[in-house]
Amino acid sequence: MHATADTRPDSPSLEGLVDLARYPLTDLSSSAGQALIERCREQLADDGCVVLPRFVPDQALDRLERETERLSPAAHYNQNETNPYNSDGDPGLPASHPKNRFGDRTNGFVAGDRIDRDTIIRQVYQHPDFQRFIAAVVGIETIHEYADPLADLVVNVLREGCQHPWHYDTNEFIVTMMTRQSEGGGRFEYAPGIRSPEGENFEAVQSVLDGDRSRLKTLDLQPGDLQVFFGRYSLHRVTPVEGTRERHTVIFAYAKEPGFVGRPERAQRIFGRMAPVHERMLDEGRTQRSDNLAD
Ligand SMILES: O=C(O)CCC(=O)C(=O)O
Ligand SMILES: [Fe+2]
Repeated sequence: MHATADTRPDSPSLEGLVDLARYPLTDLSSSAGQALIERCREQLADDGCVVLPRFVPDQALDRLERETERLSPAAHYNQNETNPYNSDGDPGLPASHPKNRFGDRTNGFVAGDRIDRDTIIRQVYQHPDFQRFIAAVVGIETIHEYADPLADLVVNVLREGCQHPWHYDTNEFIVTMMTRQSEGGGRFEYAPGIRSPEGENFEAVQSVLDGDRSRLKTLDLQPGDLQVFFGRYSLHRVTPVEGTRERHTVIFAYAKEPGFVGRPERAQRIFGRMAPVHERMLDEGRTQRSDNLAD
């Protein structure tokens, strides 16, 4: 789908869903809008991450939290072991090598096809003003919604004891919104730009996995906070949730090019099923990524 305003005549207003006084998304050419973009771009260049606190205003926070609470029973739980690359281990490498380091991935994912159009999260995801803002912040002229009906918009659900171990994301950048915070744990930790298209930097990754915290940053996210993150290059995790209150985050996935669909085996692993588009890809043998990074 295309991200320009003109192709979506029925775009509902962001009024009330986004704190437009603090984050002037509908008026990005104003000096306040330009200053916001500049500030975000600087932070992203600096460490691959920017957080916009209370992006969703106070009066919409209850509704936001109830949305993912209502959706969370539809989560598919992954009780599998994963290495940072969502790949198999490599018996030709030492046991200490990052490719052979597996952690328990115990979070649940609510797939996009379960998230209805009138939710705050889908309205924000699809909104042209929001997409223009994100595009400006990540430095891409136009961003595109995924053409993947499962991975486009996802609720990440972490129950007590659940964690999301060290990994990279499929796409270059990811936009997330916390809608519910756990009582304890559930901290987002990341190693900014630890790998790049030029190299995996396995040695540094290994030292993070071994407990070296020197290059790590930690976020204290709150409901309504928006995060833009270069998750394809920054190793990251969510620490185990403590307490009975679930931690929910929403993942808004965009691509540089239209028509992006995640790999079929990844859909199967993460959502426990494929969409028809994944089955077609398998039939046609279209499963290669466009770069050479391990996924
Ligand atoms: O829940 C979060 O804060 C981020 C989760 C994450 O890294 C992912 O789903 O890829
Ligand atoms: Fe991630």
